[in-house]
Amino acid sequence: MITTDGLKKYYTMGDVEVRALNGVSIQIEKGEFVGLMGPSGSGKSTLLHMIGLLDRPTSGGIFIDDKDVNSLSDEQRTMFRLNKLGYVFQDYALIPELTVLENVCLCSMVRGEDILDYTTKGMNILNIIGLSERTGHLQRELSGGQQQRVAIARAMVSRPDILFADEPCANLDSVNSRMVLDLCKKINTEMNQTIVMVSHEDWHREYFDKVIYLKDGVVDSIIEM
Ligand SMILES: Nc1ncnc2c1ncn2[C@@H]1O[C@H](COP(=O)(O)OP(=O)(O)OP(=O)(O)O)[C@@H](O)[C@H]1O
Repeated sequence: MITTDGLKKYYTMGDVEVRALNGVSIQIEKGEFVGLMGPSGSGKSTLLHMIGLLDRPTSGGIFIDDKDVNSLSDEQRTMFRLNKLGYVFQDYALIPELTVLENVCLCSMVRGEDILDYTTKGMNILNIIGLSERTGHLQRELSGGQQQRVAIARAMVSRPDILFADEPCANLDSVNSRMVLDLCKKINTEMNQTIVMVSHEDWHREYFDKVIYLKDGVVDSIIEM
């Protein structure tokens, strides 16, 4: 589903060149729950941003469903992201003035879709995610774990082909982290959802089908769990 070929991302900071990715070739299959792991600064978030089309590489290929996504224009990449990809970040990025249901449906609301259609879709995903009794709550009335689950619901409502998660448990205690990971595992197995997650917690490995370890911008090892 995702293939990279010799992917490089170099940043220039004044006179210094930072080689965040230095030739990464990986494959991620449909339906896999993949962990990107490795020490701080090894390039995990950079790799997620490249394959999630949030940034462009310096060189190397990225193919999603055999499509050469590097060759897409900025506008085509935006459409590709909107139609096929979902994202969850560590800071939830919910809008505090909106209810849970409104946050989940925000994209559909902005697009001017039919209110009955998107409300039904929003309720369905909140049911799956176990927050159907919280639809009218505001962000401040939810725990950190619940806020992250709303963010997952918002990412999942459009049924993306791939869900990208960058350290979604970074701000959560172990109980809430487990709830979020259990949820990700559930949507991975029950909805055959492909998930790529950056993590630096060793115990998260038990949730992944495959772990890609990075070190100094290259693949150190790939372990099928
Ligand atoms: N926008 C940027 N400009 C310059 N250097 C950057 C930029 N983004 C990342 N880097 C550098 O690239 C390297 C890889 O960073 P990245 O954030 O991908 O690592 P990481 O493995 O996700 O780290 P962490 O676990 O600490 O989040 C680091 O040396 C980082 O300082």
